Amino acid sequence: MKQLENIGTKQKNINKICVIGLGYIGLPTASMLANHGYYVVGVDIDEKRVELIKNGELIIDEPGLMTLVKGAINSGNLNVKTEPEEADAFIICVPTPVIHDKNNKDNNKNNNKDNNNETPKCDLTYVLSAVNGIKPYLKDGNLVVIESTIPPKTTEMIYKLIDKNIHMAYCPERVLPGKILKELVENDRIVGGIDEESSELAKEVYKSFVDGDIYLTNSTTAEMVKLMENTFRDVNIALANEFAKVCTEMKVNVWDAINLANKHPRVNILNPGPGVGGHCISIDPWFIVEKSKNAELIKKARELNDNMPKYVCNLIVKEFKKLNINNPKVSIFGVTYKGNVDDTRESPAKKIIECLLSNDFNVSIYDPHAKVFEYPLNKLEDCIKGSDCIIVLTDHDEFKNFEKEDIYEISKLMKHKIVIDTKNILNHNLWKESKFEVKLLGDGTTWNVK
Ligand SMILES: NC(=O)C1=CN([C@@H]2O[C@H](COP(=O)(O)OP(=O)(O)OC[C@H]3O[C@@H](n4cnc5c(N)ncnc54)[C@H](O)[C@@H]3O)[C@@H](O)[C@H]2O)C=CC1
Ligand SMILES: CC(=O)N[C@@H]1[C@@H](OP(=O)(O)OP(=O)(O)OC[C@H]2O[C@@H](n3ccc(=O)[nH]c3=O)[C@H](O)[C@@H]2O)O[C@H](C(=O)O)[C@@H](O)[C@@H]1O
Repeated sequence: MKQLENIGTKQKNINKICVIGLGYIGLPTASMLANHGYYVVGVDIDEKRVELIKNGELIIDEPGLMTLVKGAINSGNLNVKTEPEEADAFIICVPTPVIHDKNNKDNNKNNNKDNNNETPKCDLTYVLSAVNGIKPYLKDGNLVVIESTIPPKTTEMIYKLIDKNIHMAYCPERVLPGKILKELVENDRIVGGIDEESSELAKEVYKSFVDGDIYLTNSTTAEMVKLMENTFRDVNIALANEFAKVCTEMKVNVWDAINLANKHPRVNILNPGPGVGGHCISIDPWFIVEKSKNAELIKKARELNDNMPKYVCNLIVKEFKKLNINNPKVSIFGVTYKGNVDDTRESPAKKIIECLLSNDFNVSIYDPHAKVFEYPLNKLEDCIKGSDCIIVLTDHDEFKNFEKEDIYEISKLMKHKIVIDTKNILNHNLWKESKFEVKLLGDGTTWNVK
């Protein structure tokens, strides 16, 4: 790995960039490039999305994004449409979800005895269709960059597939939803070229707006780096979740225990919770598992985190049996995959709701950020009216900031005053003052069940 010298004196090779996919990653990236002097064509197959962006309407709840997009469009440097066109560079930012492919030959080939052939794998359909979409417009010397998260060796595979005299690089995106604009500029970047010239060309593009360092490597290393970062976080959270289960058995408060363990100078355990969601951490580690027969810990951690919603649901079901409340009505607070975002993809809340419904619970939902969800979203009052219990599944600021008066008003509408906090974000003393029984995930002392 080497960090190249500043190549600012070099002649600018790229003036026009086509960004394919205008979602959480593509739209900020296209706008950022447009605001830094490139002429950018933003492309999305979703006509409605393209129209909304053109009209300056908010499609993603991300701080500062709309100002950036409007600035880019008003400058004349960003044009959005549904079809690609000729450009000097193309940046692919389309989704890479997982599919559960029973006939995955790679899995069967790599089969270790636990790696059954239903192990999720990366669905490259969107990436391949984006590549096919730009192929007719590619000219000799063009640069193609993939930002979508992909399994190792995919960039090489696509380079061969394109089979043209082009430059190509994999440049993983590392921004944190909720802080996308800040991290887009400040984070260090990894640029993995198919060859050195490709890396340098891609670096030229990112250097226009990135304040962090830009490290050059090859494409397969860059693919591994991206997956290793998210896997590191997934495994750490799995450990925290396992500690939560153990501490529940031991009648210990895991949050206190983790807090104290983290006082060690070389320990940094993350937080347990109802599960790991989102389009990234909950799926990217599978892209390693699908390609390697040695990814045992990674697979185990993924499974552990994927089973947390079921663990939480079972805990709640058992608790209600013990409390002798039949067909309880529960109010779910928060269904996005994490706090203060609107994204519900792979949200643990969905699995918990499904499980509660299958156990004859009545479920109502309140989420001040979510706009789209598989189940109906209610206003706060409608959600809690006649409810036996509030279950907090997402760490939105709105829940953290409930004041004494808010909690008192909530308590008046409830049938039973029970609140289950799976994120440890509520001010428990305030809730207790309003006569709520507070149960905390990972705190064995607050549960009636064994
Ligand atoms: N959301 C995040 O925080 C991060 C995402 N990533 C990766 O970036 C990639 C994109 O993720 P998001 O932006 O979250 O997805 P997204 O779903 O928000 O946006 C993707 C967009 O691509 C469009 N699209 C799909 N196929 C297309 C095609 N053939 N041509 C043109 N447009 C097409 C979709 O209509 C959609 O608007 C994924 O691989 C993800 O893993 C990486 C780091 C962070
Ligand atoms: C290594 C890393 O920090 N990766 C980031 C991650 O963003 P993402 O929003 O998915 O990560 P997150 O905030 O850890 O949330 C993921 C999930 O994990 C849960 N979570 C998170 C932290 C924690 O201590 N406990 C926990 O249970 C969250 O509630 C959520 O359901 O994945 C992004 C991505 O790759 O898309 C990446 O760009 C981001 O930088």
